[in-house]
Amino acid sequence: AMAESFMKYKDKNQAVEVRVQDLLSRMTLQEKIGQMTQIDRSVASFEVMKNYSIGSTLSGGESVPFRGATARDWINIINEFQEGALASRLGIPMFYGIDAIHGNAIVYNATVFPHNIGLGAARDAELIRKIGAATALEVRATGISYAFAPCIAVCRDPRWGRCYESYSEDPQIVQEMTDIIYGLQGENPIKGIPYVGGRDKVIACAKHYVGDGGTTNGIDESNTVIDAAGLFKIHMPAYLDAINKGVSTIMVSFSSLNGKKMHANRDLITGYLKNTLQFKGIVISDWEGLDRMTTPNNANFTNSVLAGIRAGLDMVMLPYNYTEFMDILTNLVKNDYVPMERIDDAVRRILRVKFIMGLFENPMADFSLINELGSQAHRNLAREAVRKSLVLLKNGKEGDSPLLPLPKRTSKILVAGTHAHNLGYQCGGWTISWQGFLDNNENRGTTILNAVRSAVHPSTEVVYKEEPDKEFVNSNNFTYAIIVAGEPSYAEWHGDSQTLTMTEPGPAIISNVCKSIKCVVVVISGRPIVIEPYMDSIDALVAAWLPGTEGQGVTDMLFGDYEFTGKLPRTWFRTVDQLPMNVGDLHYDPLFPFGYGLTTNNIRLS
Ligand SMILES: O=[N+]([O-])c1ccc(O[C@@H]2O[C@@H](CO)[C@H](O)[C@H](S[C@@H]3O[C@H](CO)[C@@H](O)[C@H](O)[C@H]3O)[C@@H]2O)cc1
Repeated sequence: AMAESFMKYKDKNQAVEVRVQDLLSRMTLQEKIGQMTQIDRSVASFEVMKNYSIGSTLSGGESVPFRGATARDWINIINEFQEGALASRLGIPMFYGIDAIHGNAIVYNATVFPHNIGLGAARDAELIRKIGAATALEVRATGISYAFAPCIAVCRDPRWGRCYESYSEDPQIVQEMTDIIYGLQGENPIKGIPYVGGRDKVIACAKHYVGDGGTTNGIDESNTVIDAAGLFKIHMPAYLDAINKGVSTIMVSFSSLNGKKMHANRDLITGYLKNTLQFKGIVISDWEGLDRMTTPNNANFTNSVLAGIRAGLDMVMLPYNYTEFMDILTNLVKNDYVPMERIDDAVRRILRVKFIMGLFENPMADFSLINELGSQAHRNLAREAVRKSLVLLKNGKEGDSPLLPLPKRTSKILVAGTHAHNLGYQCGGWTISWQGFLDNNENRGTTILNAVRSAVHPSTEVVYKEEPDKEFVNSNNFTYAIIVAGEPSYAEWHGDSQTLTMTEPGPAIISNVCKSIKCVVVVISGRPIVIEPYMDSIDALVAAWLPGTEGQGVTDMLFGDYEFTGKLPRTWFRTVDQLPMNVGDLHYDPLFPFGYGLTTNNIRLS
């Protein structure tokens, strides 16, 4: 008992800062650097965690233990790593991170919510808090306690492959959507101080600091050229909200700001974030963020480590070369290139979050939350989010009566298009795996076709033909057609596009069908895409973004069970050569402006 009480850091009745200081004072340099190290699960093990006192492990976008791993599988694997951490000399528990950016979507059978662009169209802070809370439960259901979310990028050019991870081109909408942090972490009792409220809440991560959404021509990981006024008006505001709401970690961007790599930007990381804004949580690098400081990657790792740590990085998402990192940083400290107080600042922040979240008291995951994964309650919430995310852009040609809401009871209807029956496409990237998945048996969910089948009256015949030609359309007397088209799934630079065209043969399908019968086109995309050439032949047009597993949210709107409320969170361009073009620009000639949205009787929502 004496030994226990003497070790203040183990006493949960001690103040957090007392526990932090007590534990820090006991740590060797190697243990401190171990805490600053985050490794991918593929290189983690009981032994590695024990021997190196590793601070954190993660799943990168590709890193699932095996296809179809269940919540129990995840828990058993992660608990093994935790046992290793607890077996280290000081027994400092680790936390495990994953990209739960639209639900815990890399995990099989998780509820997949609409991607951020759809939530930006919904503009509903209460809804997004609930989504955060549901996501926290589905993350904890798998034994994970850290979500690399929310991305608070302000995407200023839809040619960026990560534009769907951004709530809006308007910084104010992004600021409002930081309320998801209250759902993920719980509401912080003291404004501006990091907080994680217990075992059904997770550490959140505001990312990617700063200006990730402003790169030239939307090229991923490249350079954002902007003056201080523009930076603080567009890309910085949501970080102040996130810090105020208690976000516990901030991830630094791969991109550069006016030619300087953000991972080496001491003025903005230490000077502004830590000293001016008094951020008290963890600044974490992005994946191989140090390696990617140089061209080619890892060209001068020692220098990258020196630049990153001196800039103010507290934890490094290596994720593989941890011994190289630890050796280099140890030598940099021993040779006075990196002062010990920089190391202590980093470790203090890491320990602070671990004590605040109760990790020392509850390091092991249990099976109590496994039924939260993909629960019906969460799927209902996701379906509501889909409904609120849809934006009605056209309903009836000039002089025609509105086409929507569609009648559920009629003789025969056509469902067509590349995206009508493809769960992978409707979930988008960061689902099951990094780039998303392609067909319908990789996860549990409802495609739009299946949603139509369950929405219509039993007497209505639903005919599905992915790519109907004119003869097919004219040889059936369909009352109307639902065409679902858009983009393939993508993530990061794989989604960078200079053309933003609809996946073939979407345009041909629209032409074959809409020139013969009444058609509503539902666009599944991570951003606005080229649509103007088809506008004249389309009767009704709905932007559905990347709705996720609950496709019934789309049919709820098409058949009029609910009224449209969604509004464009970003400008819908006419042609790509107008880009970048954002609300407020001097030259602003969009097909549909920022904020545009109709109700079914063609009343404008804003
Ligand atoms: O095939 N290759 O050789 C290869 C190489 C590099 C890759 O790069 C890697 O691919 C992804 C999947 O492994 C990783 O997740 C990251 S992305 C980064 O990861 C964080 C954690 O997942 C997220 O929170 C951030 O928001 C995101 O910017 C990296 O870009 C992928 C494949």
